[in-house]
Amino acid sequence: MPAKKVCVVGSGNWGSAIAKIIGENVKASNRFQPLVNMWVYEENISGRKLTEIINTEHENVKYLPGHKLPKNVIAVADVTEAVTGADFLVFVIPHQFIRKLCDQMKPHIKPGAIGISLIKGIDESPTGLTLISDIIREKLDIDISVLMGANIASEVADNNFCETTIGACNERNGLLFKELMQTPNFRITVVSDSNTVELCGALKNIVAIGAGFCDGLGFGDNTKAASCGIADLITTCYGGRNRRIAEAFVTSNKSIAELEAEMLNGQKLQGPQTSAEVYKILEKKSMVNKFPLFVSVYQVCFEGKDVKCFISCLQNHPQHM
Ligand SMILES: NC(=O)c1ccc[n+]([C@@H]2O[C@H](COP(=O)([O-])OP(=O)(O)OC[C@H]3O[C@@H](n4cnc5c(N)ncnc54)[C@H](O)[C@@H]3O)[C@@H](O)[C@H]2O)c1
Ligand SMILES: O=P(O)(O)OC[C@H](O)CO
Repeated sequence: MPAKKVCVVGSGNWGSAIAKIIGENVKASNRFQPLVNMWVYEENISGRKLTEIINTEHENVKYLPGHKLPKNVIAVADVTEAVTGADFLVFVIPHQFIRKLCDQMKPHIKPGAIGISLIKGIDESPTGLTLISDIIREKLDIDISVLMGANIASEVADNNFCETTIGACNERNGLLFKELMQTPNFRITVVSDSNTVELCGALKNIVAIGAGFCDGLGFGDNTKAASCGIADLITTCYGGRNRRIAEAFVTSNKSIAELEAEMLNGQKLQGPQTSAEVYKILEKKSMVNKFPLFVSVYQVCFEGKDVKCFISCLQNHPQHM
């Protein structure tokens, strides 16, 4: 097999952390080309271009400060240049930007290229819910796997042990991406049920907002755990950005948008927007009453509902009736 060329489409907190892993892994394997393009949404940082900073200092000083990227990770501002010739495409951007970016990339995708989405989110469509992987598949006409797990980017970049799951309709492609991204401390399981993997990764962000509300309101661990489940939920409800901002929302009198801008330095929350997309779908399907957690997170984030009512929404869960 000729050496495969890899492009990481995205360079935020998670994008940079996964580029660090991929850069190291391709150096150690002759199955991949030694240079990895990383598409960067260009920004000006104190008078310098972010791409220039990354390519000279090998650090994404805005989105993953304090971690050196391997020198073979090349920041590229033009997405069409970044993806040209790539055999493996790793999508890792906030989900609200995916449609536009795919449209820009489309004429430049190499025939036979395959992709993997690390994006946690969903989109809402006239027929209901659309997975981000479906958007990429439809727009670019490529096979697409997903990778989701309890993976807070800074901890992965610190090389702390964690696990993650690749959901792959095409097992062979899932295994190729495992080879690209697995390390001794980033352990990957490949499963065939890609849709479930992706949905869990997306929906946990709404639950994390609920967990942050619980913390901000001063409730104890039992209350918070009432909305918590397995690995990624636990991680996101203790260590994630969604939880942190939601707690600050309760204690600060500022809006979620203000807090996102103040506290995240350009990083993007996925929970509030996902709650809005899920809410629209539930409304269309007359299922609003069946999902009080998702609905109350949406109402607090977007309809001005007092967060102090959050627990009373949960007290009326249909399962409790
Ligand atoms: N950060 C984590 O710990 C983590 C872990 C697992 C999964 N994820 C998921 O990974 C995905 C990407 O998140 P992230 O943490 O890498 O990003 P981020 O939230 O840290 O950064 C936001 C990114 O969006 C880019 N951006 C801003 N405006 C843009 C525009 N108009 N068009 C395109 N890009 C624009 C910024 O340059 C930046 O790279 C999300 O779906 C997130 O849920 C994040
Ligand atoms: O920081 P959050 O809340 O976006 O969560 C990050 C990861 O998804 C946790 O697995």
